[in-house]
Amino acid sequence: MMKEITKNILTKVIRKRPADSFKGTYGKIVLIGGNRNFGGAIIMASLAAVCSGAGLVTTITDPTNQTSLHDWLPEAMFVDYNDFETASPIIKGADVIVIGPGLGTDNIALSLLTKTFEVAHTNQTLIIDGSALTLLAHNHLSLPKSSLNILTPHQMEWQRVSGIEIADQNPTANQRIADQLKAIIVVKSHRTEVYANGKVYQNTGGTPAQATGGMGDTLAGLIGGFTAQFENKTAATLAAVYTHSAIADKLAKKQYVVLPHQISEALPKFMFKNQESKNDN
Ligand SMILES: NC(=O)C1=CN([C@@H]2O[C@H](COP(=O)(O)OP(=O)(O)OC[C@H]3O[C@@H](n4cnc5c(N)ncnc54)[C@H](OP(=O)(O)O)[C@@H]3O)[C@@H](O)[C@H]2O)[C@@H](O)CC1
Ligand SMILES: Nc1ncnc2c1ncn2[C@@H]1O[C@H](COP(=O)(O)OP(=O)(O)O)[C@@H](O)[C@H]1O
Ligand SMILES: [Mg+2]
Repeated sequence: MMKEITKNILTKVIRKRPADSFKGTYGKIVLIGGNRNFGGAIIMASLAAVCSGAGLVTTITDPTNQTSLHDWLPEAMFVDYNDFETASPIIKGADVIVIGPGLGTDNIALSLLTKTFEVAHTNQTLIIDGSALTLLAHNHLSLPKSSLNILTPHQMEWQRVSGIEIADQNPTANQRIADQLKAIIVVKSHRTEVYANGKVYQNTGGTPAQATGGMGDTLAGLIGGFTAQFENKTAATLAAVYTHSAIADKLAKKQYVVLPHQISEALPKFMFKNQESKNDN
């Protein structure tokens, strides 16, 4: 049975911030990706992570992206993705790792992915998106065993990872592979589906105004921000998927296209309106 992802999920997940808290309360997140050509992808993912309230964000990327990253997002820290010695302790110390947006599929990318899989540990959430999914499939890598893994494929990436042709992708077939992978799988489409703990959830929002490069990179950063802050990781993933499309639907009432960074910019107000105490009291 497919369950619908609706607005109800928001107030269950987006909690009121306790007064006695600091940036560490809201999670340390690292985002790994952005080669020379795809810097925008990791910047968009990082923007979503910061705007969704992650406490401390570090972006590990090609050094050619450093200036534009800080131009968009002075809140993010930067580490050169060629310098694994510096990156390694930061990756190990993170609550959430997002890997793949704009990572590319060259040797640096593969080496970063395998090293990240090696250091990933218990109590970490690992979000695998974009090029990291393509690398995972093409190199027959195994997912790390101890971290909670969340995969965010579009339909072609899911074909690569699962072996199920796009035309044959359906809840029964997808569920079987999701069970084997022991991961939360977000299969993105115009009606995104989430496979988690033996259940299937279908999103009820989303608009073709979202069909723009970077929209999935933004979702990966948003899932990162939500899982960094909120306890129940399945619920946080569902709430992130819903939030991403609900903001787009709202903007699309007055815009022909919705740009990924506009979703991130709308997050603080959207989360304010849809937080716990707003409807629970
Ligand atoms: N500004 C930046 O830096 C940006 C950087 N980006 C980064 O680029 C990297 C590569 O990611 P990618 O998704 O662009 O390429 P890939 O994995 O080859 O998939 C495309 C192939 O699959 C096919 N396809 C079929 N169904 C599909 C579906 N439902 N959804 C999507 N595709 C579908 C599709 O068919 P076609 O469109 O040709 O008909 C095509 O043949 C990755 O790291 C990403 O983060 C982008 O985010 C853009 C902005
Ligand atoms: N027609 C559509 N209706 C609803 N959502 C869409 C539509 N087209 C794309 N999206 C959303 O946009 C995102 C695209 O992700 P992805 O293909 O990974 O983009 P990118 O890698 O360029 O960032 C997904 O979240 C998907 O659900
Ligand atoms: Mg993508």
